[in-house]
Parts: sequence; C-alpha cells; structure tokens
Amino acid sequence: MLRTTGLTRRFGGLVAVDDVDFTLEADELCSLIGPNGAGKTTFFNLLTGVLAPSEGSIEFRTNGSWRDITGTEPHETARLGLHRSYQITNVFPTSTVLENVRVAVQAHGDGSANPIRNARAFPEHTEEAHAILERVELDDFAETTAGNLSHGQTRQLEVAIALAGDPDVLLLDEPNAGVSSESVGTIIDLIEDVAEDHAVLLVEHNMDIVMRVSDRIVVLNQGSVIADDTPESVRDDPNVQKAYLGGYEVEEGIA
Ligand SMILES: Nc1ncnc2c1ncn2[C@@H]1O[C@H](COP(=O)(O)OP(=O)(O)OP(=O)(O)O)[C@@H](O)[C@H]1O
Repeated sequence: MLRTTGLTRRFGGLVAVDDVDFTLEADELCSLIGPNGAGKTTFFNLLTGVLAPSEGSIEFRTNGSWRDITGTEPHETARLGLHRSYQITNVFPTSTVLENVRVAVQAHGDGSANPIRNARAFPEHTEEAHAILERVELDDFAETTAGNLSHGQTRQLEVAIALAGDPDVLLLDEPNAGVSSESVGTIIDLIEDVAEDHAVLLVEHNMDIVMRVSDRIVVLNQGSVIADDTPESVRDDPNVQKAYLGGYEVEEGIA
C-alpha cells in the first residue's frame, strides 16, 4: 500500500530520518514508536509531502499500481488517498462539529473547501457528514461549536475530518494526546474501528494502546529503524527496551 526506500531527511548536520525502508500493507495497523526526537513527526511529514526528503523515495499503491509520490504536495497526497489526522488540531473552533466535517466532505467531493457555500445545495454532503459523525460517536454533538468539545472529542473530530477525505491510508498522529483517562477506551475503539477498513499508521506514546491495537510496531531511534516486528517481539527486544521502553511490561489482558 505504502513503502519507503532509503528515506532520509537532514536538517543541517542532523539526520532526523536516516535511510528508512518501510512498508505498510493495505489491511494493517502499524504503530511507529520511539523516544522524543526519534524522527516520527518528520517521517509523517515526509509521507504526506509536508517536507521533501533529502534522499530516498516514497511509493503509494493506488488503483492497483505503484506510484512514486516522493516530493508530492500535501493536497495531492490527500487526493490520492493518504490522509493524516493532525496532532496540532486542524479543526475550525468557531464552526459546528457538523460544519467541520461537511466542509471536509465537500472539499473531497468537488475540490472546493468554500465554507460559506450553502449547505442545503448539497444535502448529500450533510448526510455523509452525519454518517461519519455517527461512526466516530459524535453525532449527538453535531450542532456543538467545535471549540467547546473536550480534548477527547476534538481527537474524534480530527479523525472524522480525515475520514471525510475517503482515504485508503490514515496516518494518526497521537490521537490520544491530551485525552482524559476516562476517554482512552473511546479512542481505542475508534482506532480499532477505522483500522477495519483502512491501512493505519499510528504514532502514539501510550504503550498500552500501542500494544493492544497494533498488528506490527516499527521503532525509530535517532532517525533509524531499530525494530520492525509483532508487538510481543518488539516488547521483548533488548534494544527497544534500552532505547525506549525502559522496563515497560504490558498490562494484564491488554496484549
Ligand atoms: N524543522 C526542523 N528544523 C531543524 N530540526 C528539526 C526540524 N524538525 C525536526 N527537527 C529535529 O529532528 C529530530 C526529529 O524530530 P521529530 O519531531 O521528527 O521527532 P519525534 O520522534 O516526532 O519527537 P516527539 O515524540 O517529541 O514528537 C529532532 O532532533 C528535532 O529537533
């Protein structure tokens, strides 16, 4: 579905992403973990075209054939089917929850993100937005101003906005960031639900979530992949324990 070969990004003398070979299969939920500064956000930025690589290539499988998307602009990678939910929120706080999703559906449908276009002119966009809100369990908040949502609900809305683009691959950037402990279960359910019919690459610091939802885990350290394996093998890998997990033991019943 998605693969990188020798992907490298330098910032001056610093190699933030170092010669990364990575693949994501169509039916897979892969997590990308690693200590602060390991290169996870830079890797996401390279995949979505926010940053250009210094070296290496990115290929995306679309309509049955591989396409080189190295250096492709973010709006174009999104159009091809690679969508990202942002850690730094991309929600319009003064619009309603429904409007946020409707505008994203409309932008995908006709290429226009004009938020003042009359919603009644496109009832199918509104219907689709409601269906997406139901899927992320936010439909009861459709008329709520987005700025009044809790952190957890805002993360749900960000995923809804990403889903509105009808993606094949979803890049989830810390969907649990700032979420209260009572809402963690909702976020886990949401991740597992979207992974049913999308390839998902997840960046997440909460190891209980990562161990529970991932088919595969890739560990970055100082820009390089130091492990790429099942959750159990990664958890037990001495190099990963040393670089990142520092004695983490999975909670009973989670893995
Ligand atoms: N625009 C930039 N200019 C210079 N250095 C950068 C830039 N962006 C990232 N870096 C550096 O690249 C390295 C990787 O950063 P990155 O944000 O990708 O790590 P991360 O794994 O996402 O960290 P975190 O878990 O803290 O979000 C860090 O040393 C960071 O300081």
